[in-house]
Amino acid sequence: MGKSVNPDLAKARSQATFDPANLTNYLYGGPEKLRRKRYLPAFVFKELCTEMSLTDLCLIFLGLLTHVSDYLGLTLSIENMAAKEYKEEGFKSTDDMSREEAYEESMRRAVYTNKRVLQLNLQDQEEQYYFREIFVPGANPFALHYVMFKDAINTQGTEDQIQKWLPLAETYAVTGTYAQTELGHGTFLRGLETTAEYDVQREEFILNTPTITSSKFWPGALGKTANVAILNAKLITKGRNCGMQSFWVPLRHLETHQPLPGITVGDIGPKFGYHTSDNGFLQLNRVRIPRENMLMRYSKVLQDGTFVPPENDRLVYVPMTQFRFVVIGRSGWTLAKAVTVATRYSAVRRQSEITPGGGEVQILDFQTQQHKLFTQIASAYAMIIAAKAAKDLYDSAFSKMEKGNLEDLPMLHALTSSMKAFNTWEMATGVEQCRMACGGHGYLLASGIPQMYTDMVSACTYEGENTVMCLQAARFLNKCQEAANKGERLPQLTRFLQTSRLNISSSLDQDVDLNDIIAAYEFRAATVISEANARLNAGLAMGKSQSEAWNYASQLLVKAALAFSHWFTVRALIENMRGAGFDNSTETLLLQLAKLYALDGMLRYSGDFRKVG
Ligand SMILES: CC/C=C\C/C=C\C/C=C\C/C=C/C(=O)SCCNC(=O)CCNC(=O)[C@H](O)C(C)(C)COP(=O)(O)OP(=O)(O)OC[C@H]1O[C@@H](n2cnc3c(N)ncnc32)[C@H](O)[C@@H]1OP(=O)(O)O
Ligand SMILES: Cc1cc2nc3c(=O)[nH]c(=O)nc-3n(C[C@H](O)[C@H](O)[C@H](O)COP(=O)(O)OP(=O)(O)OC[C@H]3O[C@@H](n4cnc5c(N)ncnc54)[C@H](O)[C@@H]3O)c2cc1C
Repeated sequence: MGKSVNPDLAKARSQATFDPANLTNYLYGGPEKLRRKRYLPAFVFKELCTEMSLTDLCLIFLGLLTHVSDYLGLTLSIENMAAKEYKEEGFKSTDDMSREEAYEESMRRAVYTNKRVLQLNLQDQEEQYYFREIFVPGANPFALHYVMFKDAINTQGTEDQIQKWLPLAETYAVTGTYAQTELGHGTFLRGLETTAEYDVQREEFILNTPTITSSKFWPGALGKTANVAILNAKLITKGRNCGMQSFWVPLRHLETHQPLPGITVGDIGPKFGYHTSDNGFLQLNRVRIPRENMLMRYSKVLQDGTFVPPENDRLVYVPMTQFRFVVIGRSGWTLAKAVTVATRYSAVRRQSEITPGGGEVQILDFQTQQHKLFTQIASAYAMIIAAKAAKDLYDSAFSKMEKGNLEDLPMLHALTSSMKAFNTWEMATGVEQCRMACGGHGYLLASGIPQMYTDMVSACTYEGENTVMCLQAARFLNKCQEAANKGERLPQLTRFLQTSRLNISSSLDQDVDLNDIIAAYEFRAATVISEANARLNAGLAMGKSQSEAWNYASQLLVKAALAFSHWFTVRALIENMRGAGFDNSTETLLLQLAKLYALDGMLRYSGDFRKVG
């Protein structure tokens, strides 16, 4: 029996001027991917939530075979076992639980999904993510394992190390974390104090956190879950500091899960959000690991202690760059979830009258409510689509890097840094706007929005604090501006610094031309970047050192990075909406949404746009 839908919601949906399926297919990468995304949780929920005879299971299994047989290697006996095991315990909301209970419940669900992903032989990363998200909606205790731990092995390990360690991670023979941040340092990596001193006699590294501030602090899963870390430490060999390197460090006994000798590890305590992630601390008291435990894809330590440096010492940062891309995309989807909740609520919530005596209206009828929500719908689309555009750039650059061509690394770092800051800040303000648009009920945990905020707003801090990331991007943009000042050739992504002109044909009383919108954002970015460069040079002209002048110009440099990201987002949104092959009614609507996003941005940053005319 179909669920009964609220009549106001049904009416609102019936007024759509486009077919939602067109958009859903576009957002999820096509009908087949969408079908898989929907089929998996539905299948598992059906298996879990109803008493099923073996006949039922066979019918479903056969049903699956016609749809998704290309990847489901189901074996009914295992399915039955998983179903029974989980059904008896069932789902419990963590909202009313203590942190300990919530962690245990999330761990129970995560272990269940890990098992199911293996049983279903789900290879596709996206499908794994969709599947997990259904069962572990909050912070997943294995999050670091799924993302940074495995990415670090894949990108920093030699082929032999990947062969040896990745299967352990894929089968959960080990559970990992990525331990870099220390109590005293998160941003300034050159300030990390943990040491890895090479003992040439025994061909081992001696790992040590010599001070309280060198304690690893914050890594997810360190508190309870992980038994191995990819740990970043200052390599010292032959008496020389060779900078930050990555090491495979066993933390806990694989059977007893007790900390190994020399290891002090635990949970850092309650946080603003992310309650079911056990972020932890770690102290190492001269812990020995074999030389082979240093991840040696790019840099090496030979048996005699000789350090072989990497071709580029920034390659050790690749796992962070990779994860910033994950954050860029997830920010858009988080806002999409929050604005979906708020918009549906606004269709069914009747409050106050527009016409006295006319009866209470759906709050979606208030123009102020539409402004709150439609701008966030547009922002969610913009962020999701810009993340796809950035990922395309990343994939092409990364494939070059894998062949040893590192020319795009600076552009990639700048793009991921600025877009991670832009998207997470936009997501944070957008989710909060959605919560407030739901009045008191938005403040209930049951609305789902508070946890979306408290969990995801940490993305403004982790993986590179946003201001710092903007300044990183500004290094690249400023270099490009200096090159533009000298008439030199620029990277493709920043050639607009030399070509952007303000020749807007639209006038305010006509429907604005989309090309004019892109040109306006491009010109605004070029102007702000040029202004930041001018302020930096003014600082130098005042006799300041390069670093003092950089600090003197840093507020404008942050603005330059954000203006660059805003331009990249508007351009990606408009170009992808025009080129996506939608039917006329859908394309018309999406271009209207793109205009709303761009014009709202001009209003919010009207100072910049007025200043550049
Ligand atoms: C959405 C979430 C989904 C699921 C949840 C999943 C997981 C759970 C949640 C959280 C996990 C969080 C994990 C973490 O937070 S891991 C730790 C992250 N830490 C950081 O990001 C540290 C940030 N700091 C830095 O990256 C560096 O210290 C910084 C870049 C700020 C400074 O570097 P440095 O000290 O070397 O000085 P600079 O002179 O500024 O840079 C030198 C040079 O190197 C270039 N550079 C720097 N970084 C990179 C990079 N990543 N890639 C490429 N190039 C890089 C930089 O541009 C300079 O070059 P140049 O300008 O040519 O001189
Ligand atoms: C939920 C969560 C999960 C995390 N998970 C992990 C993990 O799994 N593994 C891991 O290794 N780490 C993890 N971290 C740590 C995270 O990476 C750091 O918190 C982050 O890198 C910021 O560093 P910090 O905390 O030292 O902040 P700081 O750098 O001390 O920032 C404080 C202020 O100083 C300013 N500042 C710092 N440097 C500069 C500069 N050069 N110019 C201008 N302003 C500056 C910043 O803008 C900010 O306003 C996590 C953090 C959180 C919150």
